Amino acid sequence: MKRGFYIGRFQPYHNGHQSVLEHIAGKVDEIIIGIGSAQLSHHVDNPFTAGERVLMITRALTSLGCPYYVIPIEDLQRNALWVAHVRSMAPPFDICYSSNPLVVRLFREAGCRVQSPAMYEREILSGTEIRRRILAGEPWKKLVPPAIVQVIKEIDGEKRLRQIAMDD
Ligand SMILES: Nc1ncnc2c1ncn2[C@@H]1O[C@H](COP(=O)(O)OP(=O)(O)OP(=O)(O)O)[C@@H](O)[C@H]1O
Ligand SMILES: NC(=O)c1ccc[n+]([C@@H]2O[C@H](COP(=O)(O)O)[C@@H](O)[C@H]2O)c1
Repeated sequence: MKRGFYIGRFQPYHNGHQSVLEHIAGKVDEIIIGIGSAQLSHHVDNPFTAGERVLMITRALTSLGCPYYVIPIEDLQRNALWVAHVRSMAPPFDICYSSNPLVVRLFREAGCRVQSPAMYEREILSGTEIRRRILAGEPWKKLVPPAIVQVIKEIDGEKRLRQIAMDD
């Protein structure tokens, strides 16, 4: 049984994340999806709660073809302890998938195998770009799976993001 760990903030979950997970699903038996910075929400860079992000991911991944777990993980003030913190929250895993240089470094230093998946259309497929488009009133719905559009509608997420940005 080989398990892979993939972490992101998913603010929001988008088609780049989906492509990475479809790729990972072909490489491992089970996937653990860590929702990073789980304690953060209602900020311009982190508008959605951990629970809302769980909803986005589980609704989007109905046909991944591989069992998966979604685990919210809060940040720690101490990077040197973070991998142990992650391991204490997640089922055991053999490989970590991340393109975040700090995540790659911390897992490698802890002796864990790490692979950095290819980037898909990174100029448009990023949480930063999607949040920017929502705030600018530009089209963003094609950049995320349909389930994410539905969740953001249900939680009135566009309005929340605009109001948070105005209050900032
Ligand atoms: N378009 C993409 N293609 C492949 N991997 C991606 C893409 N966008 C993000 N990732 C990777 O997914 C993981 C989680 O990323 P994250 O949730 O921070 O998304 P992001 O789009 O980079 O968000 P933000 O712009 O808000 O920082 C990271 O390893 C990141 O490099
Ligand atoms: N010390 C820590 O708490 C620590 C260290 C490295 C990464 N992380 C988290 O891991 C996640 C990495 O995701 P991204 O690749 O989306 O940035 C983020 O939520 C980040 O805050 C936390």
